[in-house]
Amino acid sequence: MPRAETTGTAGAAVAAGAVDVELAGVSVLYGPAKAPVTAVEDVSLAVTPGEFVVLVGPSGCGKTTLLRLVAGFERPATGTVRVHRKVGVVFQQPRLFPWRTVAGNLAFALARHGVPRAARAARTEELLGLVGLPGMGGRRTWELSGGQRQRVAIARALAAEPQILLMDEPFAALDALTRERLQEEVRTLAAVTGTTVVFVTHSAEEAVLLGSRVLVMAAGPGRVVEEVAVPLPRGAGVDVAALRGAAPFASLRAELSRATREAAAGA
Ligand SMILES: Nc1ncnc2c1ncn2[C@@H]1O[C@H](COP(=O)(O)OP(=O)(O)OP(=O)(O)O)[C@@H](O)[C@H]1O
Repeated sequence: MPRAETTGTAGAAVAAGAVDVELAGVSVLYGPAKAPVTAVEDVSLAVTPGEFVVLVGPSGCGKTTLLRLVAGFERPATGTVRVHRKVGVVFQQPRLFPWRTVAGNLAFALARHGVPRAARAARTEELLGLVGLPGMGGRRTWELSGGQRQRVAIARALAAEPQILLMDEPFAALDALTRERLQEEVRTLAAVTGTTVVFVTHSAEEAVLLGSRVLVMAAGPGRVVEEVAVPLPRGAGVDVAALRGAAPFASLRAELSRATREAAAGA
């Protein structure tokens, strides 16, 4: 029987050996029942608390589908999906309310997640500080750059205090410098807050920089074909910019590029 469930233990203490996300033998079909497309087939994976798992692979291999399964937006045709803690989602496009200010967008998210009105202004400022936009609450969203908008989208996702953050190519539409800055900030933010992240990208560089583990997918049908562990240092004190220029980063990136090329060729 296919199952998708959220056990919903928001804020629960993380038990030793605990798992945040479990997919077991999961397949997803799209299209009409008579002629379905198998988007992903027989995928099993587990994500443990605090892990930063990155999904890479060629277009159409099912990266977004896996993320949508974890978010609860899709149901599997076979297999089970279990998500044990609270999820927040950041998409490629920020999708902010243009008629609200930055603070208004965040206050709306805080209200939806039950934060009392009196606490919202302070929490909004705290969130803006976390994403590098202190004092920007009064701005209109159309006054912001693409990078600033994506920062607000990340703050909005954090408003719900998710323990698991799902990010679908969140930096793809940004210029190179803004993208690098946000990569560094999200990497540090995740490590400092202990947030579990599942992140989709096409970029081997981004995958190695951000991930503690990278899952390489192939298409036709979508499946996980290889896993690359990334044993680079993480945390508040790490100079991420320096890490990019270091030899271990270059060799991991080369290993991942080789794995994604092989996955694409063998699909
Ligand atoms: N709503 C849908 N209806 C029909 N087929 C779909 C739908 N969404 C996705 N698919 C198909 O499922 C497969 C996996 O799509 P998915 O978007 O998950 O891949 P992806 O790896 O995220 O691709 P990309 O890197 O291009 O964003 C593809 O073959 C795609 O055409």
